[in-house]
Amino acid sequence: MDAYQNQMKVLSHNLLLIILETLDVTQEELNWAISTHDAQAVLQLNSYPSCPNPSQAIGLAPHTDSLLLTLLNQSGVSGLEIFVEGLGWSQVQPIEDAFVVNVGDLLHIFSNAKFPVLTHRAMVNQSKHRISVAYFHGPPVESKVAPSSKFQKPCFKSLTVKEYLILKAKQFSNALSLIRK
Ligand SMILES: O=C(O)CCC(=O)C(=O)O
Ligand SMILES: [Fe+2]
Repeated sequence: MDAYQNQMKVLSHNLLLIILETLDVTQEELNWAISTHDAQAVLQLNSYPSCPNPSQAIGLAPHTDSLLLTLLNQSGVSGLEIFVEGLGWSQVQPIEDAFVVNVGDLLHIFSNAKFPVLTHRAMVNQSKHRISVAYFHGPPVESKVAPSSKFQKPCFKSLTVKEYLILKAKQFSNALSLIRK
């Protein structure tokens, strides 16, 4: 597990470097996003037993991920769904040897909403026990999060990561709109 988590950490760093290059952020901001010191690196193992009537059950309720990036391993069994405006819930079929990469709330804030967050949920499978492994990557909890200084008109207020996570725990999907300017 430790080895897996470390590999995910390295992959997140590399992905963030590529993603943030497109925003042309300052070196200081880049260091904040990819900092290893005190960074949050959380591995969550999700287990969804099979269910004879999947439409009557939910594996994981609709949400957006809170940190910067999530690397999700679906382990080959379908169940992940994303909400697409105008279309409704849409299945994300697992692709062998591929991760699902989710933009989290903190990256959405940092990108001044340029990178959208997607509401997603997990459904249970009728015949197969499903397991997924989610790696959440984020900056230190005591650090500040705000839109990058590259944006002339920041559309979110600045707050600490910890303040945002407390707000999210209380307000769930309303948290982002509550810090809108
Ligand atoms: O199990 C899945 O496919 C989704 C897991 C997820 O969204 C999460 O752990 O935040
Ligand atoms: Fe999630």
